[in-house]
Amino acid sequence: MASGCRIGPSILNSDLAALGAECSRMLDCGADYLHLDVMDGHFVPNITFGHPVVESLRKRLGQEPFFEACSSCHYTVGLAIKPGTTVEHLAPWANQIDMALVMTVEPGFGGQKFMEDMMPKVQWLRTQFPSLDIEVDGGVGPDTIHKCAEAGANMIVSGSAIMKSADPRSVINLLRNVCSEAAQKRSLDR
Ligand SMILES: O=C(CO)[C@@H](O)[C@H](O)COP(=O)(O)O
Ligand SMILES: [Fe+2]
Repeated sequence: MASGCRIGPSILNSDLAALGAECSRMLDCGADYLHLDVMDGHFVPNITFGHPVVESLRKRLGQEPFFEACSSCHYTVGLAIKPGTTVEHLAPWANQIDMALVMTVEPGFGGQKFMEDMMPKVQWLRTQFPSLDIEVDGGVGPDTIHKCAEAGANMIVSGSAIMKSADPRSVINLLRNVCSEAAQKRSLDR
């Protein structure tokens, strides 16, 4: 099985004027890693922040928090597919990467509707590559986590559902529990 269920809050919809504090708040609430959406206005229709901001966050938060996907290696490679890209495009690389990210919205903005029709991609990847870390990103929260978990995702990016909650810790715990239960069930079924 992939390396455990992990929750990475997306800070895209946080108070960007207080980004350092927002990241610390998420880590204090039990985030396993932080999902930082670097957007340059070319590949996606939005501009967020670039390497200098990520570097500043690293300085502020220290070496411990993961900004990437993998906890066991210094350099990690993830491949992401947008909704319009078929999973077959990613498949040839799946044995060489640390993580596959299946976007469940068109990348660009937080707060969009979860695309359930992306779940067959996750299912297919999980069946073909049982030990691959598979991440989902976009519209994932308490209402949609079951679909992601059942399909086989083990890395969960969640933005507004966590950021806008009065109790982010509970949301993070709920997402992790649902994901872990589904992973446990899968391993028993094998
Ligand atoms: O990459 C993106 C959007 O392009 C995401 O990381 C979103 O920022 C997640 O936010 P929610 O959809 O969970 O609100
Ligand atoms: Fe993202």
